[in-house]
Amino acid sequence: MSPVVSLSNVHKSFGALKVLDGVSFDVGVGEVAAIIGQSGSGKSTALRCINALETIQQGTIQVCGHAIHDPALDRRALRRDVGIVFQSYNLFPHLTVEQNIMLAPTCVKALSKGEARDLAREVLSHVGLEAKADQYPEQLSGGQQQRVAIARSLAMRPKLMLFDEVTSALDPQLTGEVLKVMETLAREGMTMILVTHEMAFARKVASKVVYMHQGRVWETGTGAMLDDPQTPELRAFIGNGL
Ligand SMILES: Nc1ncnc2c1ncn2[C@@H]1O[C@H](COP(=O)(O)OP(=O)(O)OP(=O)(O)O)[C@@H](O)[C@H]1O
Repeated sequence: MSPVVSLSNVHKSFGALKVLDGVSFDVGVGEVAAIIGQSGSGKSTALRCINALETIQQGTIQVCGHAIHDPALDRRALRRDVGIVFQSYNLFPHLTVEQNIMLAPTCVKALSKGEARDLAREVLSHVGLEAKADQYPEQLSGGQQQRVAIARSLAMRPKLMLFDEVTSALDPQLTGEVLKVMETLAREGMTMILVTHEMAFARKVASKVVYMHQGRVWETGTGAMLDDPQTPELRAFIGNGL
């Protein structure tokens, strides 16, 4: 079976700054890939390139059958297949939780209000927040808002979910709630790529760990790779307690 995501020799610079220097890796169906590495190593840029939020200068990226490097890429079709959750929740403050979730299914997928409401209730129960449907984002904790953001992505029935440091702004208890939701999704077979500083989560949940250093894939392996680093760079990174 062809991979859901395939990066081959991807290069990306911002002006004179080379951020991705020949990055290649694949993510298969149902796989959970964790991208780890020092600050500035290019993790978020790699994730943004996968979702066509950045253009690349060289190489190829295939995502759910879409050629991301192709200037003729159908971005609307890509957005339907790929969900992305960021560190900031980006919920509309003037809409209830349920209305936030209903927005994309009604606007993009042309679902009726009733269908979208049923869907919103379903995905909210998936993240344990069905009781919060009629509340406004400001009435929720950061962890709850992030779970709503995840539910909002799930409502589009994505084939792939991307998570960019989604717990970085949360305290440890709220981080735990969000990671639990992500672990459940992983167990249910969702294909996921996450940029994370949560090493324990990467070790436990990821089927593939991609360690980036200076814009390159330095080491890849299973979560067990974190217990037995092969390069001094990864050893130092883990040693720093990150
Ligand atoms: N839009 C941009 N314009 C210019 N430089 C950028 C842009 N986005 C990222 N960079 C630079 O690219 C480098 C890699 O950034 P990136 O966010 O991918 O790193 P990261 O590994 O995700 O780091 P962190 O863990 O701190 O989020 C950094 O030096 C950053 O300043």
